[in-house]
Amino acid sequence: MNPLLQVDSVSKVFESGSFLRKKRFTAVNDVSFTLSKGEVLAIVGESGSGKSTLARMIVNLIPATKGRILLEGSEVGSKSRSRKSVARELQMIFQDPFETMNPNHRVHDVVGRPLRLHGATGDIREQVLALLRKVGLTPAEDYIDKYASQLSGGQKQRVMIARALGINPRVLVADEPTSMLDVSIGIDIMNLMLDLKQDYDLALIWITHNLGSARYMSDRMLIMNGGRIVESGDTEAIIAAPRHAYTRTLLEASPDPWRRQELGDAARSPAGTAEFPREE
Ligand SMILES: Nc1ncnc2c1ncn2[C@@H]1O[C@H](COP(=O)(O)OP(=O)(O)OP(=O)(O)O)[C@@H](O)[C@H]1O
Repeated sequence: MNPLLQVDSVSKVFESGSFLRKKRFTAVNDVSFTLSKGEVLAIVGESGSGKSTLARMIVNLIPATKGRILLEGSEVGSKSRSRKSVARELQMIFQDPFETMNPNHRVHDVVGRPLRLHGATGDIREQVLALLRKVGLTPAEDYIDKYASQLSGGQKQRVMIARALGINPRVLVADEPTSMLDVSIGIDIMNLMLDLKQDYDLALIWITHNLGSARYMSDRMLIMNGGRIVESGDTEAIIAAPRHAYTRTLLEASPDPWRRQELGDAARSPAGTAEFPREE
């Protein structure tokens, strides 16, 4: 049986400079992995390691220079697949909700537009309200007519998650969606995504520079450095016995053993409402 997603020897080379003095930079170098239905895979690496470039290729925002990305055996980005059909199955949540949401758009437009685009019929407003409830923006009636500029960072990120969920994707690629948020708000978003993954039977790619959040979220991890995967495997096994020197450096850079303590403290603070379903 085909895996849900198969990334097969994918590379991305960026070119810059003039015709005569062309510079080439390999941002992603021969990366391969698979993702199964219902799995959470973390891609972990420092800034510049190529995580976002890989994510953008997976959701077909940019083409790969080499290699193939297959969704249930069918190539993403091939001429026979339209961008729209890829978007229906592979959705991405970005790092900066302030950048990705136009401040002058209302919530019902942000969430409702892709629904219409993908052929939803019936009462779109009701469908948007249901999605807002799903992502914890309640009472949904208080949020649906707000402008993006009237929302906090965490609320914006929830709207972006509602927008992605509306078209029932199979795979959600989350590119550091909590890094711009306060720790406690970030934990709320992490717990929300784990709940939604369950409810919607999603596979999730969780991109982060933080091993603590990777451990909290994922079953399996890929560690990226300089565009390459330097280590991969079961999350707990890697944390217990990292094989690569770079992974050990990342672990040593964690503020405490796996940052969980810090996350836990934030969740217990008055500002935090997060719960830790996996902590017990
Ligand atoms: N359009 C582009 N043209 C040229 N180089 C690029 C382009 N996009 C990314 N790069 C380079 O590719 C490398 C990987 O960038 P990428 O954004 O994928 O890293 P990242 O691991 O996601 O980092 P961060 O966590 O800071 O977002 C970087 O050195 C970056 O400067």
